[in-house]
Amino acid sequence: MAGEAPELSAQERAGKAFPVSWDQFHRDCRALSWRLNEVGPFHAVIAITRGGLVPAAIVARELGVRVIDTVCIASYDHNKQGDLQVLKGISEAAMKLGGGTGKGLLIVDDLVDTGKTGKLVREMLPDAHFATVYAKPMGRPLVDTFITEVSQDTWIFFPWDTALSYHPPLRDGAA
Ligand SMILES: O=P(O)(O)OC[C@H]1O[C@H](OP(=O)(O)OP(=O)(O)O)[C@H](O)[C@@H]1O
Ligand SMILES: O=c1[nH]c(=O)c2nc[nH]c2[nH]1
Ligand SMILES: [Mg+2]
Repeated sequence: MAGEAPELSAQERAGKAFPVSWDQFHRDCRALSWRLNEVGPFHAVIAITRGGLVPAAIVARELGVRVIDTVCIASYDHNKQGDLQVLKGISEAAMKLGGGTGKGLLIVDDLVDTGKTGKLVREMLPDAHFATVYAKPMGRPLVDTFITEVSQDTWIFFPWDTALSYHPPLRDGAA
């Protein structure tokens, strides 16, 4: 409707930007693996797709875990959060490895924000260990192990969602 302010995306509402390079992401995943190595061993890694696939591959490699399953959840359409949709649940084989409750399983995601995604997966696997690379305060209580906390008003830009581009200089007219 005319005069109505357009709805802000979660990214616009966040305000601050935290861009992460591939190098930085790899370093943070290695740091996460060091911490998880003290907690394991794990029978399998469960990646929350799609963002959890990249850290799951790195962590599984570091920890020598070769059984990897996915739980496929859609919530943010680009950067607006809608209702959570479970597109694919955890496989029967992985459920069996975790004794039905997730004991000895490692859930991996790139981040927790509001915690809605993490909460849903925790309900599926209450005894699993939940690890993320980054955590915002609202989702943090759900996570067992993470590396870096960023404020709730920060939007994390992952390397697979971004590309190098021109950035204008700070001072007007200096270009
Ligand atoms: O704590 P929450 O507020 O639930 O947000 C965190 C989730 O949001 C992002 O996934 P997204 O739904 O954007 O899907 P994607 O992983 O396929 O990019 C991110 O990868 C987490 O899974
Ligand atoms: O790329 C992303 N960055 C974020 O900060 C975020 N929060 C929820 N979903 C997200 N996706
Ligand atoms: Mg995700």
